[in-house]
Amino acid sequence: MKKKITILPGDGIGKEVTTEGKRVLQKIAELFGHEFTFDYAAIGHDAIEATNNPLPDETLSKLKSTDAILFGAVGHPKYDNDPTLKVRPEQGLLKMRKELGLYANLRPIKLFDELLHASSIKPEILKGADILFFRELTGDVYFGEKGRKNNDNTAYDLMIYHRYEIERIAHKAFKAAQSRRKKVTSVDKANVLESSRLWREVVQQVAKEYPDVTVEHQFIDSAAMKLIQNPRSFDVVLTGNLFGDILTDEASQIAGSMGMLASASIGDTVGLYEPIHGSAHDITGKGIANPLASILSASLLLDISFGLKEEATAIIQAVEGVLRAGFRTVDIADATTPKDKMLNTQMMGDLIVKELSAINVSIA
Ligand SMILES: NC(=O)c1ccc[n+]([C@@H]2O[C@H](COP(=O)([O-])OP(=O)(O)OC[C@H]3O[C@@H](n4cnc5c(N)ncnc54)[C@H](O)[C@@H]3O)[C@@H](O)[C@H]2O)c1
Ligand SMILES: CC(C)[C@H](C(=O)O)[C@@H](O)C(=O)O
Ligand SMILES: [Mg+2]
Repeated sequence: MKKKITILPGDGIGKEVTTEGKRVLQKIAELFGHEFTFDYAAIGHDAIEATNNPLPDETLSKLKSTDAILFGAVGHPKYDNDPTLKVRPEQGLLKMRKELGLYANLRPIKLFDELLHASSIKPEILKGADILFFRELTGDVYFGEKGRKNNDNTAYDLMIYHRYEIERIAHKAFKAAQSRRKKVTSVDKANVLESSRLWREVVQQVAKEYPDVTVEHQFIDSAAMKLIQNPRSFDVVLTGNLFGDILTDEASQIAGSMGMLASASIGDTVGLYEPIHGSAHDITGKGIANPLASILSASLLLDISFGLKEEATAIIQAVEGVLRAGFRTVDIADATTPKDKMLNTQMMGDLIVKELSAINVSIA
């Protein structure tokens, strides 16, 4: 298969982890006989420095003509520490999602058995947890009208949802549930928010078209509690942009670390694949970031955008193999991890690539 993949490393550890994600894609191409070509584009802080625009036109036009996108992360302490700056790296990410119509963000919470002890949650609570989040990605308070008034003494962000926005992501979530454990938990704040009442009303209507799927509705506050209390009670979780952002960072603790969670953003056009984590200023440049979220995002890319199931599975098996052999980056290590199995970012990439070759030989 011949495909073009655009890499957007972005800022901080985004650059470090996408290097490994790309190497894994190159290895897959070599092992399975595909021709993947790669190009790069700027986004975030670096793009602001070069063009004063976090999503330059050149980047956007590249993205509109590529077959899939592997994105790292954006964000820089300069902006986090100065809320008065008007041009900000995260605007590039949000504009990209909107311009490309990427309204559905799939965030699988996959707990590798080998990492049962890496989490701060008790293993007996975690074992068997397997959740697929559908986070709405181009609506909500993120994209509602925002501004300041009263001489800068008041600020507002409008939380807004349109019926069609809820319908289209609800259909995606229910369809996914049909091939899983047939349960959708819709999360909202319908006891307080009008936009959540529309959300619940529309989800109830869509649910009627999927009689084989059980639907339940939870309020965001209680869902945040139940996610940790009993993660196995969730199958597909359907929620809005803001609630989904928060709940999935929380859910990363089910998988052991932020460095383990991949995501796929899909919609009308090209698919974008990215870790759920950010640019992680606290560890940038140290070479210790866990690249598995980017590598697992590459697996989602092959599966969802290119339909390459065997190749996507090979990556997951390689991750399992490396974890089973006891290798860890610092974020997923525990007291029992021996020193010689502690890996930096590049070493983890190396081992996954090596493991892939072994798996491919055994498939052949
Ligand atoms: N998609 C994105 O581009 C995205 C997502 C979240 C945050 N951000 C941006 O990133 C910056 C930092 O935000 P934050 O610190 O709140 O969130 P973060 O996700 O960058 O980091 C949260 C914590 O998780 C750790 N962590 C994250 N990824 C890791 C990995 N791969 N391996 C090991 N540890 C990892 C970090 O060291 C940190 O302690 C901000 O500027 C924020 O706006 C961007
Ligand atoms: C950086 C930020 C705009 C982004 C979001 O809130 O969507 C991030 O937290 C994420 O989860 O991808
Ligand atoms: Mg987030």
